[in-house]
Parts: sequence; structure tokens; C-alpha cells
Amino acid sequence: MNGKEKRPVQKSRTKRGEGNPGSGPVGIIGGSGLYQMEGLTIEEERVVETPWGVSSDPYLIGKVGTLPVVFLSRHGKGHRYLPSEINYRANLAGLKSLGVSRVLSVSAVGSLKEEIAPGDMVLVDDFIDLTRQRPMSFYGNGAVGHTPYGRPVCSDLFEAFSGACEHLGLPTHRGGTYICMEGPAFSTRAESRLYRQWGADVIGMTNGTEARLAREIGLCYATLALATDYDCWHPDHDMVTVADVIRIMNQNVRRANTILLDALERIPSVRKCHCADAPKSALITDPARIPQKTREKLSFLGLEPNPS
Ligand SMILES: CSC[C@H]1O[C@H](OP(=O)(O)O)[C@H](O)[C@@H]1O
Ligand SMILES: Nc1ncnc2[nH]cnc12
Repeated sequence: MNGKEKRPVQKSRTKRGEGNPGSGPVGIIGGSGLYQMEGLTIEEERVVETPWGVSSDPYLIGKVGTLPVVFLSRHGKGHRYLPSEINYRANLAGLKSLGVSRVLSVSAVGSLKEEIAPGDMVLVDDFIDLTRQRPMSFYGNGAVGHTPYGRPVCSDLFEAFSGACEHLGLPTHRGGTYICMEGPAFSTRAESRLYRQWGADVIGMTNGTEARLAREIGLCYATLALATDYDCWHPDHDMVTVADVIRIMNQNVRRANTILLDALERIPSVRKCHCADAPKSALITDPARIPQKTREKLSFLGLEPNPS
């Protein structure tokens, strides 16, 4: 194949139960404005059937340099899913079945602080979850689990993002609390002011759900939040619009992509964090009493309980 010919992208479908859980490719979930990744050589587009259905889009499986990467567009290409409609469980279960153990997320957020200006990066280190109409757990149906979640962001991935932003000399806020609202409408001013009183830094509609589910299944997860607007608390910007968000995102999407490429290189080859341990202590149900169907679902996630 000469350099000018485009390698054909294979299309395939994984049936339930196939896959290769464990460490492996890095997963990247792109949010509003980031529907593909520059620098990723795509070798395959794969649809994975999980017990929770299929992901927002086919997974783009390939390499960045020599590093294996799986990219997923959170809202699907063309931005087809509302934050409440995204099948977060399928998205994450599919990534895990493809051998992903680390997930880097990129998201557009509104700023709740004067010092976080549109265009700034925020490395989120905590969440407040205000969502109310989306599945929040892989547990249930006869398997009760309570996952430790006190530190929701993976320290390895946080440092990888932080190192990349520092290296690139970008305006970055190291740490910040992300309010995850249901949407899809943006907040009212009273809500926005309340979140500021709570000490939150940024607001979005997706990452709280993703982070919690990732932790349930032992995936490392961190967010690069790109401030696209001042949320409506701001006296000069009392109306957030999609046009404003997308304009700022488009101005910064190259930057976000560059940060991702740099951060990928900084992820330690051996996990030093404790994210993978979270599921080990979660289950309270007597494994012998877990129904077979539920057991199969847990098994898809690599979490099949041992009978005591
Ligand atoms: C397009 S404005 C609101 C939309 O943007 C954010 O999406 P994502 O987190 O996927 O970047 C926000 O959460 C809303 O879904
Ligand atoms: N102000 C805002 N509120 C919620 N989600 C957002 N995504 C980007 N800006 C946002």
C-alpha cells in the first residue's frame, strides 16, 4: 500500500460475551464539538452489542503513533443524543469489553466562576450529580453493589492531563467541581447562583453519570473540561446559547485534540491508582443468590462474583 492510498476501514460487530477485558487501548470519549480525533489512524469501526444495548456510535479503533486507542463520540456523529438519552452504560461496557481500562473524557462546560474564562481548561476533580432520569448503575436485578466513590477522578489520568496542559502552556485550572445537571435546557439564574453558593466551578450534563459508571466497573476516568461560556449567573451573560458553546468549542477543538495527544503519552503503563479496586468491595449480595441473567451481565463487565 503506498502512502497515498487510504487503508480501508474494517467494519465489524462484536456479539455479547466476546471481547477482551483488561488493560489495553486508552478510551477517549469526545463530547460536544469533538466527534472525531485528529491523529488517530482508524483501523476499524466496531459496533459492540452489550447487555445494555449499543453505544452512541461505532467505536473507532486504531492507533495514535504506536498507542492503541478507542475513540467514541458521546452524542454520536451529528450530535444525535440528548445528555439524558445517551446510553452511558453501553458506552462504557463496550469500551471495557474492548480491553479499555483508562478513559479520557473531553467536555464542554459552563463556567460558574469569574476566574474560569471561556476558552480555559478545567481539570475536574469532583462532581455533584443532580441528574434524575437516567440509569445510574450497572447493579440491580438481584445484585446489590455500593461502590466507593469518594475520589471520583483517576489520579493517573488527572496528572496526565495536567502534565499535558502545563507542557503546552495553556490556561488551566487544576481541580474543580463539576455540577452534572439533567438538562437539556440550560439552568435558570437562580439555579446557577445556587450552584455557585455550593462552591461548584463548572456545569455540564454528562460527566457525572459517566464518571460514576466508570468507577463501578473499575475503569480509570478523568475529564478535560473546556469552559465554553459563563453560565447565566454572570451579569454580562445571562443567556447561554448553543451557538456560543459551539463557537468557543470550535475555536478550541484543535487545542483539546493536542492536549489529548500529549496526555496519551503521559499515562503510566502500569496503573498506580486504585480505580480498578472499586468493584472488588462493592457487592453485598450473596453471590449464590444472584440470578443467572444478572450474573451474565456482571460477567460481561469482568465482574462475575465468586461464590463464597
Ligand atoms: C452543546 S451545549 C450542552 C451540551 O454540551 C455538553 O456536552 P458534553 O459534556 O458532551 O461536551 C453538555 O454536557 C451538554 O450535553
Ligand atoms: N452553561 C452550561 N450549562 C450546562 N451545560 C453546558 N455545556 C456547556 N455550557 C454549559
